[in-house]
Parts: sequence; structure tokens; C-alpha cells
Amino acid sequence: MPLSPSATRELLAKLGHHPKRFLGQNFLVDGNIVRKSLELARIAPGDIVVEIGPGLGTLTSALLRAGATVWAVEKDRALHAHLAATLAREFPETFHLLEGDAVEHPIAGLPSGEVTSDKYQVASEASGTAAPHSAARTPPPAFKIVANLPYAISTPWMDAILGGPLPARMVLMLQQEAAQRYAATPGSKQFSAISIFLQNAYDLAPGHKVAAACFHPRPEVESCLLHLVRKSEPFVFSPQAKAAIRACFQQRRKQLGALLRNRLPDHGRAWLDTLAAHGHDARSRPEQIPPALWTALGR
Ligand SMILES: C[S@@+](CC[C@H](N)C(=O)[O-])C[C@H]1O[C@@H](n2cnc3c(N)ncnc32)[C@H](O)[C@@H]1O
Repeated sequence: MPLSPSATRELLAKLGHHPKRFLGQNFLVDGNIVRKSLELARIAPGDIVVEIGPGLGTLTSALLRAGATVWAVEKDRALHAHLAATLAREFPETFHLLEGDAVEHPIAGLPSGEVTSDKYQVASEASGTAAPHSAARTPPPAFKIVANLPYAISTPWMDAILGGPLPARMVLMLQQEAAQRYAATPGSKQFSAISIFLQNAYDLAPGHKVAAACFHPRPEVESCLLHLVRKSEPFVFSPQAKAAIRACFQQRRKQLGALLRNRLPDHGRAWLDTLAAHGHDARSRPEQIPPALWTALGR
């Protein structure tokens, strides 16, 4: 599989394929980054790995050769056809390739029954409550995600992933701006709803900056390899709680009391009481509230 810039250019020429900007087609051409991704993800034979946008198959090939079973979703029809004719033939048992959109298929068609359990209780739609998982239940078989993401879809895709089932570990190539938003702390400009959803489910290791020269063609934005490990007690927000939090951040300079008055059945009173116990009040602004305090919204 291609790794060097020249081998990548040759393969693209042979396929008559011009990288599509709107699909974020910046292919990895650096063996160290591929190795680092597998190392951070602690890939071992028998692992179940989801990959988003396998492209020319550079990461995919390394994952398969390391003995992982890979479930991948690729939107580009021509690249999907190329992978179907090459890697899918070479690894008929362990490579599952889907043509489609990763936002619609966030875990690439991996049967959720194989990895889901009732460990993560997403709140009931009717009650709008969210509950953490019970540690007493049998954990589901772990799966991991390793991907050089198309940057345009990283946040809607991440949002879909955080609805569960939750991968045990994720190693993601992201636009640096997105990585900063995911890891942002309260009070910073980047702190947003996705920071809260993500940080309540995952521990984030400091990201590694990745040079534009590691891709062909070179992206115009900065890239970052982010490593996320699922918390021992991850919290999955209900759709209602997510909507309320997103609405708060759309007017992030407004006071919480005013923002929640018409959003929650009790005008947000119960939640504001919890905040008060932690030194915040109705005049606090959404960007000041730490991620863990938002989990009380749905309880
Ligand atoms: C940054 S490239 C990564 C390619 C390859 N994994 C690599 O590292 O060289 C992103 C890939 O995602 C694919 N892609 C873009 N949007 C997608 C979407 N919505 N769903 C699935 N794949 C998508 C692109 O066609 C491309 O192959």
C-alpha cells in the first residue's frame, strides 16, 4: 500500500483519481504517523477497529497486517471500488468495507449488537433523563477507532459516536482547531457543547501536531493526532440534555437563568441549585460551567 508521496502520486495517476477537496482527501504519506497511530491505539491481533474514510488504504493496510478486523466506511465511489478490488480481496475475512457516509454510519456498519450492551444508558426520550452506566453489568466487547478523518465531518461524526456504543479508544487525525475545541477548558473561547459531551465520556491525552508534509496533497490547515481513552464511567447525554446545552452555547455570553427559563420544565431550578452548591448561580454564563456539572442537567 502506498506510503511515500511518489507511490501515492503514482497510484492516484494509475487510478485517474484527482484528490477531492470537498471530501478532505489528504492522504497520509508518512510511515511514522501510521506507526504512531497504531501504537497509540495499542492495536493487537484480534482487535475490532473502525476506520472512517480509508481512502487509498494506507492506514487500513497497516491495521489489517497488524491482525485487526477492520470495519471501514468510504464515501468516494472510486476509492471504495479500488479498496474492494485490492484490500478486500486480500483480507476477505477481516476487512469489512462499506460505501457510504460516516455521519450516517458512524461505526462503519459494525453490527452494534456485537459491541452494544445496556451498559451505557442513554436517557429515555420521554423523561429526558440521562443515567450513567451501572458498573455491575458485563462490559461489551471493546472496539477501537483509528482514522484520518475528513475534517469537514469531524464534529457531526463525533456527535454521532458519542450517542454510543462508545469505542474503548480512539486515535484520530483532526484539524487542530477541532482538537482544541474537543479538549477546551471552561472560560476559553473554544469551550463548547462538544467539549462537554466528549470530556464526560473520554480522557484526552495531549495531541501531537502533525506537519502538512505528512499528507498528499498538503492540507492548508494544521493537523493534530488526538488520543482518547474511554472513562471507566462514561456519561452519555440524552438528546434533550444535548439540545439544551447546545442552545446555551449558541448564546454563550447570556446568563444561564435567562437561557434556561423556557427550556426546562422547572425553569432549570433543580440544576441551578446543583450549580449553586459549586459556587455558580443563575447569572453564570455557559462557558464558565465545568464539563462534569453539566451531567446533572438530565438527572
Ligand atoms: C483525510 S482522507 C484519509 C484517507 C486515508 N485514510 C489516509 O489516511 O490516507 C479522508 C477520507 O475520507 C473520505 N470521506 C470524506 N467524507 C466522508 C464521509 N462523509 N464519509 C465517509 N468517508 C468520507 C474521503 O474520500 C477520504 O478517503
